[in-house]
Amino acid sequence: MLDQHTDLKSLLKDPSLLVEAAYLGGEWVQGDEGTFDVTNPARGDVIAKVADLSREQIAEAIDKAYVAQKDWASWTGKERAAVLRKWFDLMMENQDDLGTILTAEQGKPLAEAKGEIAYGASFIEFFGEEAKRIYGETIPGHQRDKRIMVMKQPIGVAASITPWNFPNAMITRKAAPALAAGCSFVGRPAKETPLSALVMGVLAERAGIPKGVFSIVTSSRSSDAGKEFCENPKVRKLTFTGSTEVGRILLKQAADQVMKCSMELGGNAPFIVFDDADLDAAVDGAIMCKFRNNGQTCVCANRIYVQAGVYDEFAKRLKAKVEKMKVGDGLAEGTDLGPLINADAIDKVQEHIADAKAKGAKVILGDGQPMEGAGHYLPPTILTGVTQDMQVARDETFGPMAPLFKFDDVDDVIAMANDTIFGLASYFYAKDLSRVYKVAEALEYGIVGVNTGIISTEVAPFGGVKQSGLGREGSHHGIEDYLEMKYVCMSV
Ligand SMILES: NC(=O)C1=CN([C@@H]2O[C@H](COP(=O)(O)OP(=O)(O)OC[C@H]3O[C@@H](n4cnc5c(N)ncnc54)[C@H](OP(=O)(O)O)[C@@H]3O)[C@@H](O)[C@H]2O)C=CC1
Ligand SMILES: O=C(O)[C@H](O)CS(=O)(=O)O
Repeated sequence: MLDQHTDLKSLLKDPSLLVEAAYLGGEWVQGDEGTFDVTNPARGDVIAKVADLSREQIAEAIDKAYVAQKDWASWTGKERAAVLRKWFDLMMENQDDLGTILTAEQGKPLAEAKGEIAYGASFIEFFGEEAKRIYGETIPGHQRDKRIMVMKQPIGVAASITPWNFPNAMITRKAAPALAAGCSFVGRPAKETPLSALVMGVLAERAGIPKGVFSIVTSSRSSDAGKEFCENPKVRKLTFTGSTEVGRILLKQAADQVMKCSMELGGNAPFIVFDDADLDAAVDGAIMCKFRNNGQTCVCANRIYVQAGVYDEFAKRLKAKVEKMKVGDGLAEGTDLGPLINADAIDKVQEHIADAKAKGAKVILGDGQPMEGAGHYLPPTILTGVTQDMQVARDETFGPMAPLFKFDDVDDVIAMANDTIFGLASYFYAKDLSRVYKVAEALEYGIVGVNTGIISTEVAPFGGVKQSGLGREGSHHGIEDYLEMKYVCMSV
Protein backbone atom coordinates (compact mmCIF):
# COMPACT_ATOMS: atom_id res chain seq x y z
CA MET A 1 0.00 0.00 0.00
CA LEU A 2 1.02 3.57 -0.63
CA ASP A 3 1.33 5.78 2.43
CA GLN A 4 3.45 8.62 3.75
CA HIS A 5 6.34 6.19 4.28
CA THR A 6 5.99 4.05 1.12
CA ASP A 7 6.52 5.49 -2.32
CA LEU A 8 5.32 3.99 -5.59
CA LYS A 9 8.75 2.83 -6.84
CA SER A 10 9.15 0.64 -3.74
CA LEU A 11 6.02 -1.31 -4.73
CA LEU A 12 7.39 -2.21 -8.18
CA LYS A 13 9.41 -5.30 -9.16
CA ASP A 14 11.03 -3.14 -11.86
CA PRO A 15 11.22 0.46 -10.56
CA SER A 16 12.65 1.63 -13.92
CA LEU A 17 9.10 1.34 -15.33
CA LEU A 18 8.09 4.44 -13.39
CA VAL A 19 9.27 7.48 -15.35
CA GLU A 20 8.45 11.17 -15.02
CA ALA A 21 10.12 12.45 -18.18
CA ALA A 22 8.15 12.65 -21.42
CA TYR A 23 8.95 10.29 -24.30
CA LEU A 24 9.59 12.55 -27.29
CA GLY A 25 11.00 11.19 -30.56
CA GLY A 26 12.68 8.31 -28.77
CA GLU A 27 14.33 10.48 -26.12
CA TRP A 28 13.33 11.06 -22.47
CA VAL A 29 12.94 14.83 -22.02
CA GLN A 30 12.08 17.32 -19.30
CA GLY A 31 9.28 19.83 -19.81
CA ASP A 32 10.02 23.40 -20.83
CA GLU A 33 7.06 24.33 -18.61
CA GLY A 34 8.46 22.47 -15.60
CA THR A 35 6.44 19.62 -14.09
CA PHE A 36 2.87 18.90 -12.97
CA ASP A 37 1.79 16.74 -10.03
CA VAL A 38 0.16 13.34 -10.30
CA THR A 39 -1.86 12.47 -7.21
CA ASN A 40 -3.13 9.18 -5.78
CA PRO A 41 -6.96 9.47 -5.62
CA ALA A 42 -7.04 7.00 -2.71
CA ARG A 43 -5.02 9.28 -0.43
CA GLY A 44 -4.56 12.61 -2.17
CA ASP A 45 -0.76 12.27 -1.99
CA VAL A 46 1.49 13.47 -4.82
CA ILE A 47 3.04 10.31 -6.28
CA ALA A 48 4.96 11.83 -9.22
CA LYS A 49 6.05 15.10 -10.80
CA VAL A 50 5.77 14.66 -14.56
CA ALA A 51 7.36 16.67 -17.39
CA ASP A 52 5.08 19.51 -18.50
CA LEU A 53 5.83 19.99 -22.21
CA SER A 54 5.35 23.23 -24.06
CA ARG A 55 3.38 23.46 -27.29
CA GLU A 56 6.74 23.84 -29.12
CA GLN A 57 7.91 20.54 -27.66
CA ILE A 58 4.70 18.85 -28.81
CA ALA A 59 5.35 20.26 -32.28
CA GLU A 60 8.86 18.78 -32.11
CA ALA A 61 7.40 15.34 -31.32
CA ILE A 62 5.15 15.69 -34.38
CA ASP A 63 8.15 16.66 -36.56
CA LYS A 64 10.03 13.56 -35.41
CA ALA A 65 6.96 11.38 -35.92
CA TYR A 66 6.61 12.75 -39.45
CA VAL A 67 10.21 11.81 -40.34
CA ALA A 68 10.13 8.40 -38.61
CA GLN A 69 6.86 7.38 -40.24
CA LYS A 70 8.35 7.21 -43.74
CA ASP A 71 10.79 4.44 -42.84
CA TRP A 72 8.29 2.70 -40.52
CA ALA A 73 5.79 2.49 -43.40
CA SER A 74 8.47 0.84 -45.56
CA TRP A 75 8.73 -2.11 -43.16
CA THR A 76 6.74 -5.16 -44.15
CA GLY A 77 3.58 -5.93 -42.20
CA LYS A 78 5.36 -8.97 -40.84
CA GLU A 79 8.26 -6.87 -39.55
CA ARG A 80 5.91 -4.47 -37.80
CA ALA A 81 3.97 -7.43 -36.44
CA ALA A 82 7.11 -8.87 -34.83
CA VAL A 83 7.84 -5.62 -32.96
CA LEU A 84 4.22 -5.27 -31.84
CA ARG A 85 4.25 -8.84 -30.59
CA LYS A 86 7.33 -8.06 -28.51
CA TRP A 87 5.56 -4.96 -27.13
CA PHE A 88 2.59 -7.18 -26.18
CA ASP A 89 4.85 -9.75 -24.51
CA LEU A 90 6.60 -7.04 -22.48
CA MET A 91 3.24 -5.68 -21.28
CA MET A 92 2.14 -9.09 -20.08
CA GLU A 93 5.53 -9.88 -18.48
CA ASN A 94 5.22 -6.61 -16.50
CA GLN A 95 1.44 -6.82 -15.93
CA ASP A 96 1.73 -6.61 -12.13
CA ASP A 97 3.84 -3.45 -12.15
CA LEU A 98 1.76 -1.80 -14.87
CA GLY A 99 -1.35 -2.61 -12.82
CA THR A 100 0.16 -1.13 -9.66
CA ILE A 101 1.13 2.08 -11.46
CA LEU A 102 -2.37 2.31 -12.97
CA THR A 103 -4.13 1.83 -9.63
CA ALA A 104 -1.83 4.33 -7.95
CA GLU A 105 -2.74 7.12 -10.37
CA GLN A 106 -6.33 6.21 -11.32
CA GLY A 107 -7.68 4.42 -8.24
CA LYS A 108 -9.38 1.32 -9.63
CA PRO A 109 -8.88 -1.93 -7.65
CA LEU A 110 -5.63 -3.70 -8.54
CA ALA A 111 -7.40 -6.71 -10.02
CA GLU A 112 -9.33 -4.39 -12.37
CA ALA A 113 -6.13 -2.52 -13.22
CA LYS A 114 -4.34 -5.74 -14.13
CA GLY A 115 -7.39 -6.67 -16.16
CA GLU A 116 -7.08 -3.38 -18.01
CA ILE A 117 -3.44 -4.13 -18.79
CA ALA A 118 -4.45 -7.46 -20.33
CA TYR A 119 -7.30 -5.72 -22.20
CA GLY A 120 -4.95 -3.00 -23.42
CA ALA A 121 -2.33 -5.56 -24.45
CA SER A 122 -4.95 -7.53 -26.40
CA PHE A 123 -5.23 -4.65 -28.89
CA ILE A 124 -1.49 -4.77 -29.54
CA GLU A 125 -1.61 -8.53 -30.00
CA PHE A 126 -4.66 -8.31 -32.29
CA PHE A 127 -3.46 -5.47 -34.53
CA GLY A 128 0.04 -6.90 -34.70
CA GLU A 129 -1.60 -9.80 -36.48
CA GLU A 130 -3.71 -7.47 -38.64
CA ALA A 131 -0.52 -5.72 -39.83
CA LYS A 132 0.07 -8.72 -42.10
CA ARG A 133 -3.43 -8.56 -43.61
CA ILE A 134 -3.78 -5.05 -45.04
CA TYR A 135 -5.06 -6.09 -48.45
CA GLY A 136 -5.75 -4.05 -51.59
CA GLU A 137 -7.70 -5.25 -54.60
CA THR A 138 -7.88 -5.26 -58.38
CA ILE A 139 -11.13 -4.32 -60.12
CA PRO A 140 -12.04 -5.34 -63.71
CA GLY A 141 -11.37 -2.31 -65.96
CA HIS A 142 -14.21 -0.13 -67.23
CA GLN A 143 -12.53 -0.05 -70.67
CA ARG A 144 -10.55 -2.73 -72.53
CA ASP A 145 -7.28 -0.81 -72.11
CA LYS A 146 -7.81 0.06 -68.44
CA ARG A 147 -6.58 -1.84 -65.39
CA ILE A 148 -7.76 -0.81 -61.92
CA MET A 149 -5.90 -1.37 -58.68
CA VAL A 150 -6.85 -0.27 -55.15
CA MET A 151 -4.09 -0.02 -52.53
CA LYS A 152 -4.26 0.74 -48.80
CA GLN A 153 -1.58 3.06 -47.40
CA PRO A 154 -0.95 4.46 -43.89
CA ILE A 155 -2.49 7.89 -43.36
CA GLY A 156 0.70 9.31 -41.74
CA VAL A 157 1.10 10.92 -38.30
CA ALA A 158 -1.73 10.01 -35.89
CA ALA A 159 -2.31 12.22 -32.83
CA SER A 160 -4.18 10.87 -29.82
CA ILE A 161 -5.92 12.42 -26.82
CA THR A 162 -7.13 10.03 -24.13
CA PRO A 163 -9.04 10.17 -20.82
CA TRP A 164 -8.11 9.18 -17.27
CA ASN A 165 -10.57 6.32 -16.82
CA PHE A 166 -8.66 3.69 -18.83
CA PRO A 167 -5.16 5.18 -18.89
CA ASN A 168 -3.61 2.15 -20.62
CA ALA A 169 -6.28 0.59 -22.83
CA MET A 170 -7.49 3.82 -24.42
CA ILE A 171 -3.94 4.47 -25.66
CA THR A 172 -3.23 0.95 -26.94
CA ARG A 173 -6.69 0.80 -28.61
CA LYS A 174 -5.39 3.65 -30.79
CA ALA A 175 -1.63 3.12 -30.98
CA ALA A 176 -1.92 -0.56 -31.95
CA PRO A 177 -3.89 -0.09 -35.20
CA ALA A 178 -1.95 3.08 -35.99
CA LEU A 179 1.46 1.41 -35.77
CA ALA A 180 0.20 -1.79 -37.41
CA ALA A 181 -0.97 0.29 -40.39
CA GLY A 182 2.46 1.96 -40.69
CA CYS A 183 1.46 5.28 -39.08
CA SER A 184 3.47 7.02 -36.37
CA PHE A 185 1.76 8.03 -33.13
CA VAL A 186 1.94 11.03 -30.77
CA GLY A 187 -0.21 10.53 -27.68
CA ARG A 188 -1.23 13.10 -25.08
CA PRO A 189 -2.66 11.35 -21.97
CA ALA A 190 -4.95 13.00 -19.42
CA LYS A 191 -3.00 15.04 -16.87
CA GLU A 192 -4.54 12.92 -14.10
CA THR A 193 -3.02 9.65 -15.39
CA PRO A 194 0.19 10.11 -17.44
CA LEU A 195 2.28 7.38 -15.75
CA SER A 196 0.50 4.47 -17.44
CA ALA A 197 1.11 6.12 -20.80
CA LEU A 198 4.78 6.81 -20.11
CA VAL A 199 5.45 3.21 -19.15
CA MET A 200 4.26 2.27 -22.65
CA GLY A 201 7.16 4.40 -23.90
CA VAL A 202 9.59 2.41 -21.77
CA LEU A 203 8.24 -0.85 -23.21
CA ALA A 204 8.14 0.54 -26.76
CA GLU A 205 11.85 1.29 -26.50
CA ARG A 206 12.54 -2.22 -25.17
CA ALA A 207 10.39 -3.77 -27.93
CA GLY A 208 12.43 -2.07 -30.65
CA ILE A 209 9.85 0.41 -31.91
CA PRO A 210 12.00 2.90 -33.84
CA LYS A 211 12.64 6.34 -32.34
CA GLY A 212 9.91 8.82 -33.25
CA VAL A 213 7.32 6.22 -34.22
CA PHE A 214 5.70 6.32 -30.77
CA SER A 215 5.80 9.41 -28.51
CA ILE A 216 3.99 10.34 -25.29
CA VAL A 217 3.77 14.10 -24.76
CA THR A 218 2.69 14.90 -21.22
CA SER A 219 1.30 18.33 -20.45
CA SER A 220 -0.97 20.07 -17.97
CA ARG A 221 -2.66 22.27 -20.59
CA SER A 222 -4.90 19.98 -22.64
CA SER A 223 -6.17 22.68 -24.98
CA ASP A 224 -2.60 23.54 -26.10
CA ALA A 225 -2.01 19.93 -27.12
CA GLY A 226 -5.36 19.76 -28.86
CA LYS A 227 -4.70 22.92 -30.84
CA GLU A 228 -1.22 21.76 -31.90
CA PHE A 229 -2.62 18.40 -33.02
CA CYS A 230 -5.42 20.07 -34.99
CA GLU A 231 -3.39 22.91 -36.50
CA ASN A 232 -0.11 21.18 -37.35
CA PRO A 233 -0.19 20.25 -41.08
CA LYS A 234 2.02 17.21 -40.42
CA VAL A 235 -0.79 15.56 -38.46
CA ARG A 236 -3.29 13.77 -40.70
CA LYS A 237 -5.31 11.82 -38.13
CA LEU A 238 -6.82 12.76 -34.78
CA THR A 239 -8.17 10.07 -32.49
CA PHE A 240 -9.95 11.11 -29.29
CA THR A 241 -11.64 9.37 -26.40
CA GLY A 242 -13.47 11.48 -23.87
CA SER A 243 -16.56 13.58 -23.39
CA THR A 244 -18.84 14.63 -26.21
CA GLU A 245 -18.32 18.24 -25.15
CA VAL A 246 -14.58 18.06 -25.81
CA GLY A 247 -15.14 15.94 -28.91
CA ARG A 248 -17.15 18.80 -30.40
CA ILE A 249 -14.34 21.27 -29.68
CA LEU A 250 -11.78 19.02 -31.36
CA LEU A 251 -13.96 18.33 -34.41
CA LYS A 252 -14.40 22.06 -34.93
CA GLN A 253 -10.65 22.64 -34.59
CA ALA A 254 -9.82 19.72 -36.92
CA ALA A 255 -12.24 20.93 -39.57
CA ASP A 256 -9.83 23.66 -40.73
CA GLN A 257 -7.45 20.96 -41.98
CA VAL A 258 -10.22 18.53 -43.00
CA MET A 259 -8.49 16.07 -40.72
CA LYS A 260 -9.62 12.45 -40.45
CA CYS A 261 -11.06 12.02 -36.94
CA SER A 262 -12.06 9.10 -34.76
CA MET A 263 -14.24 10.06 -31.80
CA GLU A 264 -15.13 7.78 -28.86
CA LEU A 265 -17.35 10.07 -26.80
CA GLY A 266 -19.86 10.08 -23.98
CA GLY A 267 -22.56 7.54 -23.30
CA ASN A 268 -25.88 7.20 -21.47
CA ALA A 269 -26.39 3.44 -21.51
CA PRO A 270 -29.84 1.98 -20.84
CA PHE A 271 -29.87 -1.38 -19.04
CA ILE A 272 -33.31 -3.02 -19.52
CA VAL A 273 -34.63 -5.97 -17.50
CA PHE A 274 -37.72 -7.65 -18.95
CA ASP A 275 -40.05 -9.78 -16.87
CA ASP A 276 -38.86 -12.99 -18.57
CA ALA A 277 -35.21 -12.31 -17.69
CA ASP A 278 -33.08 -14.60 -15.54
CA LEU A 279 -33.29 -12.21 -12.58
CA ASP A 280 -30.12 -13.33 -10.77
CA ALA A 281 -28.17 -13.04 -14.02
CA ALA A 282 -29.67 -9.60 -14.60
CA VAL A 283 -28.68 -8.46 -11.10
CA ASP A 284 -25.11 -9.73 -11.56
CA GLY A 285 -24.95 -8.15 -15.02
CA ALA A 286 -26.24 -4.83 -13.70
CA ILE A 287 -23.60 -4.81 -10.95
CA MET A 288 -20.75 -5.50 -13.38
CA CYS A 289 -22.09 -2.99 -15.89
CA LYS A 290 -22.84 -0.22 -13.41
CA PHE A 291 -19.92 -0.52 -11.00
CA ARG A 292 -16.99 -1.43 -13.30
CA ASN A 293 -14.30 1.20 -12.63
CA ASN A 294 -16.70 2.54 -9.97
CA GLY A 295 -19.13 3.59 -12.71
CA GLN A 296 -16.45 5.65 -14.48
CA THR A 297 -16.75 4.19 -17.95
CA CYS A 298 -18.63 5.47 -20.99
CA VAL A 299 -20.36 2.11 -21.37
CA CYS A 300 -21.58 1.77 -17.78
CA ALA A 301 -25.31 1.32 -17.24
CA ASN A 302 -26.49 4.88 -16.68
CA ARG A 303 -30.25 4.12 -16.56
CA ILE A 304 -31.66 0.81 -15.30
CA TYR A 305 -35.18 0.10 -16.60
CA VAL A 306 -37.01 -2.82 -14.92
CA GLN A 307 -40.38 -4.19 -16.05
CA ALA A 308 -43.10 -3.70 -13.42
CA GLY A 309 -43.67 -7.39 -12.71
CA VAL A 310 -40.10 -7.93 -11.46
CA TYR A 311 -39.22 -4.40 -10.31
CA ASP A 312 -39.45 -4.88 -6.54
CA GLU A 313 -37.67 -8.26 -6.58
CA PHE A 314 -34.89 -6.90 -8.79
CA ALA A 315 -34.41 -3.88 -6.48
CA LYS A 316 -34.30 -6.14 -3.42
CA ARG A 317 -31.72 -8.54 -4.91
CA LEU A 318 -29.61 -5.69 -6.31
CA LYS A 319 -29.47 -3.93 -2.93
CA ALA A 320 -28.58 -7.18 -1.13
CA LYS A 321 -25.49 -7.63 -3.32
CA VAL A 322 -24.37 -4.02 -3.68
CA GLU A 323 -24.42 -3.36 0.07
CA LYS A 324 -21.77 -6.09 0.48
CA MET A 325 -19.34 -4.37 -1.93
CA LYS A 326 -16.18 -3.12 -0.20
CA VAL A 327 -15.16 0.50 -0.80
CA GLY A 328 -11.49 1.24 -0.23
CA ASP A 329 -7.97 1.77 -1.50
CA GLY A 330 -7.51 0.03 -4.85
CA LEU A 331 -4.18 -1.41 -3.63
CA ALA A 332 -5.83 -3.04 -0.59
CA GLU A 333 -6.88 -6.70 -0.66
CA GLY A 334 -10.58 -7.30 -1.29
CA THR A 335 -11.49 -3.80 -2.50
CA ASP A 336 -14.44 -3.86 -4.91
CA LEU A 337 -14.85 -0.11 -5.39
CA GLY A 338 -11.92 2.28 -5.33
CA PRO A 339 -12.03 6.07 -5.01
CA LEU A 340 -13.43 8.32 -7.73
CA ILE A 341 -10.84 10.23 -9.74
CA ASN A 342 -11.37 13.57 -8.03
CA ALA A 343 -13.73 15.74 -5.96
CA ASP A 344 -15.56 17.00 -9.06
CA ALA A 345 -16.58 13.43 -9.85
CA ILE A 346 -18.18 13.14 -6.39
CA ASP A 347 -19.96 16.47 -6.89
CA LYS A 348 -21.49 15.21 -10.19
CA VAL A 349 -22.88 12.05 -8.56
CA GLN A 350 -24.27 14.04 -5.63
CA GLU A 351 -25.90 16.47 -8.07
CA HIS A 352 -27.70 13.61 -9.81
CA ILE A 353 -28.85 12.11 -6.49
CA ALA A 354 -30.12 15.45 -5.17
CA ASP A 355 -31.98 16.22 -8.41
CA ALA A 356 -33.64 12.78 -8.46
CA LYS A 357 -34.68 12.99 -4.79
CA ALA A 358 -36.08 16.47 -5.32
CA LYS A 359 -38.25 15.07 -8.14
CA GLY A 360 -39.54 12.14 -6.12
CA ALA A 361 -36.97 9.36 -6.28
CA LYS A 362 -36.35 7.25 -3.16
CA VAL A 363 -32.94 6.16 -1.82
CA ILE A 364 -32.88 2.45 -0.90
CA LEU A 365 -29.09 2.25 -0.40
CA GLY A 366 -26.45 4.86 0.41
CA ASP A 367 -26.81 8.54 1.13
CA GLY A 368 -24.54 10.16 -1.45
CA GLN A 369 -22.16 11.34 1.26
CA PRO A 370 -18.39 10.82 0.80
CA MET A 371 -16.52 8.83 3.41
CA GLU A 372 -14.52 10.72 6.01
CA GLY A 373 -10.81 11.24 5.51
CA ALA A 374 -8.47 11.69 2.55
CA GLY A 375 -9.24 10.23 -0.83
CA HIS A 376 -12.35 10.53 -3.01
CA TYR A 377 -14.48 7.71 -1.58
CA LEU A 378 -18.21 7.66 -2.30
CA PRO A 379 -20.20 4.56 -1.25
CA PRO A 380 -22.67 3.21 -3.85
CA THR A 381 -26.22 4.57 -4.02
CA ILE A 382 -29.37 2.91 -5.38
CA LEU A 383 -32.47 4.99 -6.19
CA THR A 384 -35.99 3.76 -6.99
CA GLY A 385 -38.89 5.66 -8.52
CA VAL A 386 -36.60 7.35 -11.03
CA THR A 387 -38.29 9.02 -14.02
CA GLN A 388 -37.35 10.46 -17.42
CA ASP A 389 -37.59 14.07 -16.23
CA MET A 390 -34.63 13.63 -13.88
CA GLN A 391 -31.08 14.75 -14.79
CA VAL A 392 -29.75 11.20 -14.62
CA ALA A 393 -31.97 10.28 -17.59
CA ARG A 394 -30.17 12.86 -19.76
CA ASP A 395 -26.59 13.10 -18.48
CA GLU A 396 -23.91 10.55 -17.71
CA THR A 397 -23.43 10.11 -13.94
CA PHE A 398 -19.96 8.58 -14.33
CA GLY A 399 -20.03 7.24 -10.76
CA PRO A 400 -21.50 4.66 -8.32
CA MET A 401 -25.19 5.54 -8.49
CA ALA A 402 -27.77 3.04 -9.82
CA PRO A 403 -31.13 4.66 -10.79
CA LEU A 404 -34.04 2.22 -11.20
CA PHE A 405 -36.84 3.21 -13.63
CA LYS A 406 -40.07 1.16 -13.81
CA PHE A 407 -41.77 0.36 -17.15
CA ASP A 408 -44.73 -1.70 -18.39
CA ASP A 409 -44.66 -1.92 -22.14
CA VAL A 410 -41.77 -2.89 -24.47
CA ASP A 411 -42.51 -0.06 -26.92
CA ASP A 412 -42.47 2.45 -24.06
CA VAL A 413 -39.10 1.30 -22.75
CA ILE A 414 -37.52 1.36 -26.21
CA ALA A 415 -38.78 4.92 -26.68
CA MET A 416 -37.37 5.93 -23.28
CA ALA A 417 -34.06 4.14 -23.92
CA ASN A 418 -33.65 5.90 -27.28
CA ASP A 419 -34.66 9.33 -25.91
CA THR A 420 -31.08 10.67 -25.67
CA ILE A 421 -28.47 12.40 -27.83
CA PHE A 422 -26.10 9.54 -27.04
CA GLY A 423 -25.85 6.14 -28.69
CA LEU A 424 -22.83 4.21 -27.46
CA ALA A 425 -23.74 1.08 -25.42
CA SER A 426 -27.08 -0.46 -24.41
CA TYR A 427 -28.04 -3.69 -22.66
CA PHE A 428 -31.09 -5.84 -22.01
CA TYR A 429 -31.97 -9.13 -20.36
CA ALA A 430 -34.74 -11.27 -21.85
CA LYS A 431 -35.31 -14.85 -22.96
CA ASP A 432 -38.01 -14.63 -25.60
CA LEU A 433 -36.19 -14.90 -28.95
CA SER A 434 -38.64 -12.72 -30.86
CA ARG A 435 -38.35 -10.02 -28.21
CA VAL A 436 -34.53 -10.27 -28.28
CA TYR A 437 -34.40 -9.71 -32.03
CA LYS A 438 -36.93 -6.86 -32.02
CA VAL A 439 -35.32 -4.98 -29.11
CA ALA A 440 -31.76 -5.42 -30.44
CA GLU A 441 -32.88 -3.99 -33.79
CA ALA A 442 -34.85 -1.12 -32.23
CA LEU A 443 -32.17 0.21 -29.87
CA GLU A 444 -30.34 3.20 -31.44
CA TYR A 445 -26.85 2.36 -30.18
CA GLY A 446 -23.52 1.27 -31.61
CA ILE A 447 -23.32 -1.59 -29.12
CA VAL A 448 -26.05 -3.87 -27.71
CA GLY A 449 -25.33 -6.35 -24.91
CA VAL A 450 -27.94 -9.12 -24.73
CA ASN A 451 -28.01 -11.00 -21.41
CA THR A 452 -24.56 -9.62 -20.62
CA GLY A 453 -23.34 -6.44 -18.92
CA ILE A 454 -19.78 -6.55 -20.26
CA ILE A 455 -19.17 -6.09 -23.99
CA SER A 456 -15.54 -4.89 -24.16
CA THR A 457 -13.24 -6.95 -26.35
CA GLU A 458 -10.54 -6.27 -28.96
CA VAL A 459 -12.22 -8.49 -31.55
CA ALA A 460 -15.43 -6.43 -31.86
CA PRO A 461 -16.04 -2.96 -33.36
CA PHE A 462 -16.44 -0.58 -30.40
CA GLY A 463 -18.06 2.77 -31.04
CA GLY A 464 -21.15 4.92 -30.89
CA VAL A 465 -23.83 6.49 -33.06
CA LYS A 466 -25.51 9.90 -32.70
CA GLN A 467 -23.38 12.12 -30.41
CA SER A 468 -21.41 9.23 -28.93
CA GLY A 469 -18.83 9.32 -31.64
CA LEU A 470 -17.45 8.62 -35.08
CA GLY A 471 -15.65 5.49 -36.23
CA ARG A 472 -14.94 2.14 -34.60
CA GLU A 473 -12.02 0.86 -32.50
CA GLY A 474 -11.08 -2.79 -32.24
CA SER A 475 -11.94 -5.66 -34.64
CA HIS A 476 -10.61 -5.89 -38.21
CA HIS A 477 -12.61 -2.70 -38.90
CA GLY A 478 -10.45 -0.76 -36.46
CA ILE A 479 -7.41 -0.50 -38.70
CA GLU A 480 -9.32 1.16 -41.56
CA ASP A 481 -9.32 4.48 -39.71
CA TYR A 482 -5.52 4.59 -40.03
CA LEU A 483 -5.43 3.80 -43.75
CA GLU A 484 -6.08 5.76 -46.93
CA MET A 485 -7.47 3.98 -49.98
CA LYS A 486 -5.72 4.81 -53.28
CA TYR A 487 -7.30 4.01 -56.65
CA VAL A 488 -4.81 3.47 -59.48
CA CYS A 489 -6.14 3.54 -63.04
CA MET A 490 -3.64 2.20 -65.59
CA SER A 491 -3.98 2.54 -69.32
CA VAL A 492 -2.22 -0.47 -70.89
N1 LIG B 1 -16.68 6.83 -25.60
C1 LIG B 1 -15.64 6.46 -24.87
O1 LIG B 1 -14.97 5.46 -25.15
C2 LIG B 1 -15.29 7.25 -23.65
C3 LIG B 1 -15.94 8.42 -23.28
N2 LIG B 1 -15.57 9.12 -22.13
C4 LIG B 1 -16.35 10.27 -21.69
O2 LIG B 1 -15.46 11.32 -21.18
C5 LIG B 1 -16.01 11.85 -19.96
C6 LIG B 1 -15.15 11.54 -18.79
O3 LIG B 1 -13.82 11.53 -19.13
P1 LIG B 1 -12.99 12.88 -19.05
O4 LIG B 1 -11.56 12.52 -19.12
O5 LIG B 1 -13.43 13.75 -17.94
O6 LIG B 1 -13.38 13.60 -20.39
P2 LIG B 1 -12.78 14.93 -21.00
O7 LIG B 1 -13.42 14.96 -22.31
O8 LIG B 1 -12.87 16.09 -20.11
O9 LIG B 1 -11.19 14.66 -21.17
C7 LIG B 1 -10.75 13.68 -22.05
C8 LIG B 1 -9.36 14.08 -22.51
O10 LIG B 1 -9.46 15.27 -23.27
C9 LIG B 1 -8.57 16.27 -22.75
N3 LIG B 1 -9.15 17.58 -23.00
C10 LIG B 1 -10.03 18.28 -22.25
N4 LIG B 1 -10.32 19.44 -22.85
C11 LIG B 1 -9.60 19.49 -24.00
C12 LIG B 1 -9.44 20.46 -25.06
N5 LIG B 1 -10.11 21.61 -25.07
N6 LIG B 1 -8.60 20.17 -26.09
C13 LIG B 1 -7.91 19.01 -26.10
N7 LIG B 1 -8.01 18.06 -25.12
C14 LIG B 1 -8.84 18.32 -24.10
C15 LIG B 1 -8.45 15.89 -21.30
O11 LIG B 1 -7.24 16.42 -20.80
P3 LIG B 1 -7.10 16.75 -19.22
O12 LIG B 1 -7.82 15.69 -18.47
O13 LIG B 1 -5.64 16.76 -19.00
O14 LIG B 1 -7.73 18.08 -19.05
C16 LIG B 1 -8.39 14.38 -21.38
O15 LIG B 1 -7.11 13.96 -21.75
C17 LIG B 1 -17.34 11.23 -19.81
O16 LIG B 1 -18.32 11.95 -20.49
C18 LIG B 1 -17.20 9.88 -20.50
O17 LIG B 1 -18.38 9.31 -20.92
C19 LIG B 1 -14.53 8.75 -21.36
C20 LIG B 1 -13.84 7.60 -21.73
C21 LIG B 1 -14.20 6.75 -22.84
O1 LIG C 1 -13.28 4.64 -21.74
C1 LIG C 1 -14.14 3.82 -21.65
O2 LIG C 1 -15.11 3.92 -20.93
C2 LIG C 1 -13.94 2.61 -22.46
O3 LIG C 1 -14.14 2.89 -23.82
C3 LIG C 1 -14.87 1.52 -22.02
S1 LIG C 1 -14.23 0.00 -22.40
O4 LIG C 1 -13.83 -0.04 -23.83
O5 LIG C 1 -13.06 -0.20 -21.56
O6 LIG C 1 -15.32 -0.92 -22.12
